[in-house]
Amino acid sequence: MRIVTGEEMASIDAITMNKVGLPGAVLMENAGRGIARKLLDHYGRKRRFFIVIGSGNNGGDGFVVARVLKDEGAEVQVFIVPEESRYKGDAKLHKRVFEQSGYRWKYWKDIESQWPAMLYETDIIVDALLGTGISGQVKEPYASVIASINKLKNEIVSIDLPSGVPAGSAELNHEAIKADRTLTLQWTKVSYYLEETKPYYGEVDVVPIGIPPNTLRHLASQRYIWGKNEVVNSWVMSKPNAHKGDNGRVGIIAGSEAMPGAAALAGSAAVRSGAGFTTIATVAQNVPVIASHVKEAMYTIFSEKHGYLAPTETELAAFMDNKQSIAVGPGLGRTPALTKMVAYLLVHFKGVLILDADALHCLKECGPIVQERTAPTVITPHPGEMAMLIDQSVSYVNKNRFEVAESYAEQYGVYVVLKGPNTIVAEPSGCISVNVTGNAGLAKGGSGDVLTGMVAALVARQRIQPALSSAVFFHGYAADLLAKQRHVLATITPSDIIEHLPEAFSIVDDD
Ligand SMILES: NC(=O)C1=CN([C@@H]2O[C@H](COP(=O)(O)OP(=O)(O)OC[C@H]3O[C@@H](n4cnc5c(N)ncnc54)[C@H](OP(=O)(O)O)[C@@H]3O)[C@@H](O)[C@H]2O)[C@@H](O)CC1
Ligand SMILES: Nc1ncnc2c1ncn2[C@@H]1O[C@H](COP(=O)(O)OP(=O)(O)O)[C@@H](O)[C@H]1O
Ligand SMILES: [K+]
Repeated sequence: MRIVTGEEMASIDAITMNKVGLPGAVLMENAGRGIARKLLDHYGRKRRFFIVIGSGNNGGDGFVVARVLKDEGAEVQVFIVPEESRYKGDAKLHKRVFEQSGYRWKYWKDIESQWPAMLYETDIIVDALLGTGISGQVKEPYASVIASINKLKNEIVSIDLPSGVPAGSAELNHEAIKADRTLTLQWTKVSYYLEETKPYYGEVDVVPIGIPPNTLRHLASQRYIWGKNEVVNSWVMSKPNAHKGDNGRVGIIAGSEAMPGAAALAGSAAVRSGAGFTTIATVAQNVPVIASHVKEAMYTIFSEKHGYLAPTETELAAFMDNKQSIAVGPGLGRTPALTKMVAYLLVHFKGVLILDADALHCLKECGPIVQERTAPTVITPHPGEMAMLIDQSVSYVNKNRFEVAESYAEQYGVYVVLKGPNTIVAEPSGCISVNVTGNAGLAKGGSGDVLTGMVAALVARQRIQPALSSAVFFHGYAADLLAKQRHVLATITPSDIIEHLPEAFSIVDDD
């Protein structure tokens, strides 16, 4: 499933009309019919529908929805916001079809003052005011109409996207509809995955409108959702006669004297995610503690300074030997020795190198070596770490997640796993996948360490992009399974996530 901006959607609409030959009015009929079907399935015919219609094609969809609902016997009232003369193109055509079917509309401005009194609590408001075509701040009279609708307690269903919300960005400093449900057309829009605009959408359902999938080849961008189907279809099963060497040799460099837990979580997650051999490199005094939690791992003791790792080049070279992947960072602390270690690994390690947590802070100094590295490099920043890497604020990162992840991946030739709700995986090629699993139960120290261990295990034996996206999927999916059992998200711990990985992984049953 693709994720598009308003401009991309308009260009695909135009290609469908002009090159494929499917008229816009047919797309609008498909859109309106699909939405009316969903409304009837969800709310039934007994509820009253109040449809509020704007001047563009989103309003045109509204006329089709109104006609189909009326044809089906539902009680529907239709209010238009602009002067009648403003309608043009497909919206004008469908307004005429609505009227010639014997149905009537009223001007919003004529009923504005009586509007709240006309509604029962059970009535549904359908928002067909503005769609992907808005530009700039919402102007009057739309701003006032949106404000009045938002004051009501009724259920609001938006067509395509909540009116006023931009499709491709989180730039929102004006009034926008706060929908309970959005029936989005054909593909989800970028703003649904951004922290600031997502809450406006409510629950989202996709309504196909008949655009042929091969029109997508005209889009330069490659953004898509990595869901259950993608995980299952890309998964490479272990061979029945596999030996442990086939399942990947994974190295985890983690844990300082004060933070042994990070190494235990990452190591344990790697083992549970199917790594054939997991070796944890840490300070000597941590080994008994960590080993009591991760019995299956092997241990390498690195030299240390004041309780922080400070390995020699010889120790690093020996550790790298034979490994398909190495993750470095969890619980290490920011020391000059860490920067040296990261620089050494970037230059000499030929497998997949995963940089997380404290190791990310070395990247600013190591930028040129990262660019020169030919083996794959993965970075797993949360928004704060990403902000540090690009010298921007966290709010900038959250508003521009797609652009930030994509441009860093392209500039440095790395795979960026930008964490947070709807974690993004950006490839050096510019291709982006978005995760839809996970919940606030993951917002706890240690969840990131678990993900790092999972990533290290999966990249050691699967192709890199599916491995990253699927690791993120399973991490969130385990949290979702737990949320269903526990209901209280606050009680979910990173250790619980590790315990629930077998249940999460069962969707790619090896039998
Ligand atoms: N055939 C197709 O293409 C299909 C498109 N489809 C549907 O069309 C939608 C996109 O349609 P669109 O491009 O007409 O834009 P849309 O959002 O309805 O309204 C734009 C109008 O709003 C106004 N306006 C603009 N900015 C404003 C502002 N800041 N503040 C206030 N008003 C503002 C401006 O009107 P004006 O002021 O010029 O009268 C402008 O003309 C899309 O979301 C989907 O629902 C589907 O039916 C499938 C087939
Ligand atoms: N509200 C949320 N919804 C979904 N996933 C979340 C949420 N909050 C945190 N996460 C996930 O939890 C993990 C937290 O990682 P991170 O911030 O690095 O934590 P830490 O380093 O403390 O272990 C990330 O994978 C992130 O995507
Ligand atoms: K809308």
